[in-house]
Amino acid sequence: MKILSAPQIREADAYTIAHEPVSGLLLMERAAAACADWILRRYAGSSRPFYIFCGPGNNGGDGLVIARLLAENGFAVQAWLVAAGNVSPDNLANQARVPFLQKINAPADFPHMEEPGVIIDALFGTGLNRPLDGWVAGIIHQINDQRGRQEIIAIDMPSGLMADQSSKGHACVHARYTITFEYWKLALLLPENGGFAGETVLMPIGLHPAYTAAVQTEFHLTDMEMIRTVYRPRDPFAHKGTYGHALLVAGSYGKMGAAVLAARAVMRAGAGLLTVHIPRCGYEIMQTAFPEAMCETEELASHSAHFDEPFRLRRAPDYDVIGIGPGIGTDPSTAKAFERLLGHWQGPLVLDADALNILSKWPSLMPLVPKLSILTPHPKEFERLFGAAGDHFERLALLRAKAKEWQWYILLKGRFTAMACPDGSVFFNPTGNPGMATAGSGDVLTGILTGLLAQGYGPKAALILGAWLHGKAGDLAAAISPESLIASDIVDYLANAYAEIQQ
Ligand SMILES: NC(=O)C1=CN([C@@H]2O[C@H](COP(=O)(O)OP(=O)(O)OC[C@H]3O[C@@H](n4cnc5c(N)ncnc54)[C@H](O)[C@@H]3O)[C@@H](O)[C@H]2O)[C@@H](O)CC1
Ligand SMILES: Nc1ncnc2c1ncn2[C@@H]1O[C@H](COP(=O)(O)OP(=O)(O)O)[C@@H](O)[C@H]1O
Ligand SMILES: [K+]
Repeated sequence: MKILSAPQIREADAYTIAHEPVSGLLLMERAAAACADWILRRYAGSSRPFYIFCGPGNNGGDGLVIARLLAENGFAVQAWLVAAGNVSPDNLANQARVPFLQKINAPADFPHMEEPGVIIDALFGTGLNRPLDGWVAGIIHQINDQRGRQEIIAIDMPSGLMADQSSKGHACVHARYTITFEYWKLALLLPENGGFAGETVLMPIGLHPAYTAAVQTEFHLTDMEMIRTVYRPRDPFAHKGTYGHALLVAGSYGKMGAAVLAARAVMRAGAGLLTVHIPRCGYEIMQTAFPEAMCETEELASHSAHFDEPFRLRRAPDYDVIGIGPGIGTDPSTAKAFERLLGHWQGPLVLDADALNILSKWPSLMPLVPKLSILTPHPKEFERLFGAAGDHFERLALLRAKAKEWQWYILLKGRFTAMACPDGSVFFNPTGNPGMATAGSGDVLTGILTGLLAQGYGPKAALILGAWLHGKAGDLAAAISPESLIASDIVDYLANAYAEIQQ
């Protein structure tokens, strides 16, 4: 699913108006009716009053239509026009159809909302061109002061939030829900804005599909259509060699759990064969906890420092992929082995956790990491590797720049994990939940990605599918309670996540 910028969304509106054809007024009616339907379903049977704040532009126009439709459906509705700018023609036309409309010209006009109800924020949408200031910013703060008593629903965007630029420090509505039209906006996917948008509901409003098909964008959100395109069903005549042989370098004394979690995920993701390189202390642990994996054991008891040796001595099996990092530590001897391994291996590679920490400790190793490798940093690891950014838009720009510079695939973990490709395109993953903020869930992701690469998925397909499966398995595992989710549950639910694709 493409993510469009505010100017592209305006073009999509204009294209639809010209080519459907449909009048702007009717398109507004259609968008607002879709919102009103959602609201009517959510508050069916409730007697909560609605307090609707409308701005001067087309976002305000949507609010006016919603006010009329909710009133027609028997709800108690009050609506205010916040007279803060040039009134758009479609807004003006709809003002005439809301006889109970009142005006706010100054903060002192802000109403007292007697009963707990629902605030509809239709002040500003994608047309916002600069931060809100003056008395209008004051109105935003007054709306936010109502958060305890009133449920706030933002139309298209929380007012004050810019679609394509950072809004750090700006006055923005804090919504419980954001009903956004047709396309995701970049701002809604970045963590620093999560608190403003609340839960985002994507609402199709019938913009012209020809525009969406043709428009070029660097940003995408994974959807089911994409997953079904990427996913490759298993060949009925397959044998275990068909799905590749992965080498996983993971674990050290006290951190063998990371190795076990990642190893299980490699195989649950569907790899044919797995060899795990572990220190001696992990041998019984791995063989007992996960007999499906073959073990290659170090002479060292505590950590691994010779995983390059089979390659150097030309004794290594024909691996299809190497996954390295979970729990290996950053001992200089491990870093040296990593450096030597990079001298022998130019194939598919997944780098996570301590492999990334080794790179940030010894950045001279970076040029040795093969092009098209996958790196999976969490935000702290990302900062250690590439430096800090002023805000999350800057961080996204840095992510894209580094993926292009090094020709790597870089997956930056988060609520909407962002995966940057060497061509600068970015795919956001929608699945997952806060229950997955638990020790070891990243190790499971490393395993899944390694398992997919082993089977012959290319790096981009492995990322899109792997992040989706990881989050979906987490969602299914957290269905009862996100608090109790532990990383091995994600592995246990991978089969159910695959089953969702096959439905
Ligand atoms: N035909 C269309 O174009 C459709 C547009 N839709 C709605 O229209 C919205 C976009 O409408 P607009 O382009 O009119 O923009 P908005 O309604 O988002 O905002 C524009 C208005 O805000 C004022 N404004 C902008 N920045 C300001 C600032 N910093 N301080 C004070 N005032 C400021 C402008 O002068 C203008 O009056 C979308 O978010 C969506 O809600 C929907 O009705 C669907 C159809
Ligand atoms: N709030 C959240 N919503 C969605 N996914 C999340 C959330 N919190 C964490 N995750 C996912 O869980 C994983 C955590 O990985 P990481 O921080 O490396 O964990 P660990 O180091 O403990 O293995 C990432 O894939 C991340 O995207
Ligand atoms: K709004």
